[in-house]
Amino acid sequence: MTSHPAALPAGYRFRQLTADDRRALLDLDTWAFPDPHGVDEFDDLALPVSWERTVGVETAPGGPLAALRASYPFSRFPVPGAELPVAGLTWVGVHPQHRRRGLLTAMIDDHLAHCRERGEPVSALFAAEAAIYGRFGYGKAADDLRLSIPRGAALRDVPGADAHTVRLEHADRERHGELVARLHRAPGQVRERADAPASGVNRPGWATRETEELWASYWSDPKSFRSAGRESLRIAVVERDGEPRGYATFRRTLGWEVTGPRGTVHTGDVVALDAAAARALWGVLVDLDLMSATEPFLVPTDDPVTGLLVDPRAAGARVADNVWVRLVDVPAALAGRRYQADVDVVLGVTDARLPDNAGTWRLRADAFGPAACERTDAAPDLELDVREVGAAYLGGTSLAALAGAGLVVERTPGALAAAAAAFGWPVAPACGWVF
Ligand SMILES: CC(=O)SCCNC(=O)CCNC(=O)[C@H](O)C(C)(C)COP(=O)(O)OP(=O)(O)OC[C@H]1O[C@@H](n2cnc3c(N)ncnc32)[C@H](O)[C@@H]1OP(=O)(O)O
Repeated sequence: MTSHPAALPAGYRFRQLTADDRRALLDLDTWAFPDPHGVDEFDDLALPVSWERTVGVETAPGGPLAALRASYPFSRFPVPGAELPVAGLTWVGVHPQHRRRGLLTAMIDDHLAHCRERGEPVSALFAAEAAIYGRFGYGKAADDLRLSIPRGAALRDVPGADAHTVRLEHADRERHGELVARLHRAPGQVRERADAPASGVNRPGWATRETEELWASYWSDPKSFRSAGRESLRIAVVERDGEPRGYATFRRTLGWEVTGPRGTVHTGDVVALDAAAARALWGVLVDLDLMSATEPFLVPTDDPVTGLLVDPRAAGARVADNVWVRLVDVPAALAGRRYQADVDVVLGVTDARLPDNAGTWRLRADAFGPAACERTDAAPDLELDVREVGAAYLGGTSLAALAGAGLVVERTPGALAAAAAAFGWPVAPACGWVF
């Protein structure tokens, strides 16, 4: 491996993993994340990792793993008004025997160095525990909602919804693979302006699966995914004039009580290209027989369903952290997105892990136009850590709100409001699947 600032404790070394390490990877993973299934029971699980981006830590050559990390290549990760190469950090785990000795710290430094080498200016992740990644410069860049929608919940009308039909089928890669890949990504939907919000598509943070490994895993539907009585993977496809306009994957569970059946619909991705298709799809998802509730895995905070529900309070929304973002190359990342208002601001940035991100950066952009970011000797208008720049990066966390918590300091009066307006985005960021 190339040498990086990552300093593993004495006695440990990195090991580039290959497909031959499948068992070692699953063993380490089930130490880090307890699972009722033994390693042998994952035989039918298609591993989503890209092996060339999967690195272990060992104490003896070829021995069991002490730790593990991987990243997914998102070459076209949506950021406000643009797409960038982003490394999706994932499969992070340290064997409990080896925890709190600095293995994660060394793996993060090694990961960030590899991002630099590959020209990925941003890294993103979902955090197993929200307290882990802030110290490494990752900021909470998006939230999502966890809902429990009562069976038969009233939905507001949308003109044209009645012109749609919804097919309910077993989810099958051969039959639905192309449709799901196309709709989830919706080519051409990442626009300079977020002027066509829909369910999922055209949204900062909405990563799409770009590797065969990720798709194979998505469709593999192994027995280990059917925990707690869940059925095999199903799909609802919403169509207009025979053309697919959206889909939702789902699994039902069914319980019987004295009062009657209590089933739950658990949805996975819910994607619709327009409001009428979303209305038709949700209309079916919230009214399936023997069910008492529909529980989307997660939805963006401004998902169409939040506007469609006549009684949104009854869905008992809980907020959870969604994507976390780390700027690996501050000028490339800041110049690589668009801004929703004219901006000319000097940011004084601190970054303890990647010192060449630190210093003063002048960011200039016209509303929804290209941006430029360069080093400057000018005094900063705003001072903040790279973690806060990451939090604000996808447009879902206000710089003004961060200032309210003392995390952004305004040195030039008026600069905070102007920058906060520019960094926002019309559509809330979120990714519809956990990577
Ligand atoms: C993107 C993803 O894949 S998310 C998945 C993350 N994995 C898991 O949650 C699986 C279970 N947990 C683990 O495997 C490990 O405990 C890890 C990966 C979270 C931490 O690994 P470790 O090697 O113990 O971390 P390391 O020793 O480098 O700790 C660095 C610092 O982070 C802190 N830290 C580590 N884990 C946590 C945590 N869960 N919560 C809060 N702080 C933490 C440590 O206390 C330490 O702080 P210090 O520098 O002030 O002493």
